[in-house]
Amino acid sequence: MTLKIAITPGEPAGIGPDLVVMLAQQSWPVQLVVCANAEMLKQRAAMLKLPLQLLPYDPAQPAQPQQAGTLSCVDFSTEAAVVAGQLNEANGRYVVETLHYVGEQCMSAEFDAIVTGPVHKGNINKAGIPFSGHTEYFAHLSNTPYVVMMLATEGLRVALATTHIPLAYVAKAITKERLHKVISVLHHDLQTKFAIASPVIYVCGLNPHAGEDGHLGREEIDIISPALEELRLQGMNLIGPLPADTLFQAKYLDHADAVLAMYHDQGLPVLKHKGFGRSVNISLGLPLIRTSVDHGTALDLAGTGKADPGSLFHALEQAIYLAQRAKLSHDR
Ligand SMILES: NC(=O)c1ccc[n+]([C@@H]2O[C@H](COP(=O)([O-])OP(=O)(O)OC[C@H]3O[C@@H](n4cnc5c(N)ncnc54)[C@H](O)[C@@H]3O)[C@@H](O)[C@H]2O)c1
Ligand SMILES: N[C@H](C(=O)O)[C@H](O)COP(=O)(O)O
Repeated sequence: MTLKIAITPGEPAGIGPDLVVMLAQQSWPVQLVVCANAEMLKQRAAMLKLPLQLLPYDPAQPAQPQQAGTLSCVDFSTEAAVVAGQLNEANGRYVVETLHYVGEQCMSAEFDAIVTGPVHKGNINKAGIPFSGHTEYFAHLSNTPYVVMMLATEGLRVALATTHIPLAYVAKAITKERLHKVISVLHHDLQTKFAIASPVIYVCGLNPHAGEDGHLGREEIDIISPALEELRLQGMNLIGPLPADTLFQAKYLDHADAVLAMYHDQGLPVLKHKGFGRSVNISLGLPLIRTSVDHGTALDLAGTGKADPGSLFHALEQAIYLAQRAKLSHDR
């Protein structure tokens, strides 16, 4: 059976629409349903001098593999005309409407997975909609209390114990309960989504040198180590807490199926240094499959044809793989 994958290009003034047009230049074994403003996509294709035919999406029709140069499309109205490279907060609501639609449709099994392009979080907030990221948005939409953001590139997976919160709040957010939930989701999804029977998870400390025996912070002694100890009793293979700057040495990573970083910028710079443009952001623990690009809106490149579509291709390929796996295990 042919899968249906929903794609949101994200911020219309950014490179998301360009990348989706580039994606459409080859055929795919799945139906690609882009959920965005159709006129804006056509304009962007014209700017890039690339062919694009948008076929109105009809849920009543059986899914068909996508032919090169075409995309199925659910058309959404923007509030204001889109100018490549120029943010307009009037279009913040439009971006969230596309996310709401694909989230609902994926939960009702109309779509098999969602691939998201980059949004501009600031612009959505300026539109009066509190928004910290897709990960939290889909968690909220699906009533998921603990979602896990994981980015993956060849040879490295990095998951985060906390996502988009100010650094000043991170230490308070690292609780035993959070670590239990996050590590359980990560462990479970490495087994079910990535077929790793007994995942080895390396866990970073929070403080420099993982607290240096309590002299540089006590979270490792009071919270992280006890949480890991309890989870090890459940049979999980957890190494740490280790100082992050030690853990990210290659000799440790060679043995890790995933690294758990305590906060966004502890883990993601390393991942992006290793694989920017070839990495995928994967939401774990949601009742839907969602992958995304590893970069932002790159307003400076919108409409120029210079944006690299590599991460979006990886995100789509990863979503197809995960959706096929889910289908197989469901049909079994
Ligand atoms: N998945 C997402 O929705 C996502 C991810 C990260 C950042 N963002 C958002 O993006 C906005 C801008 O963030 P930023 O400026 O820090 O990062 P950015 O990734 O947009 O840009 C940083 C630099 O990388 C370049 N770049 C980014 N993607 C590229 C690509 N595909 N090909 C070639 N060059 C590329 C840009 O031109 C720029 O020079 C922020 O609002 C942020 O929240 C969204
Ligand atoms: N830090 C994330 C990344 O680099 O991919 C980015 O903010 C996206 O987060 P969401 O997928 O939650 O929007």
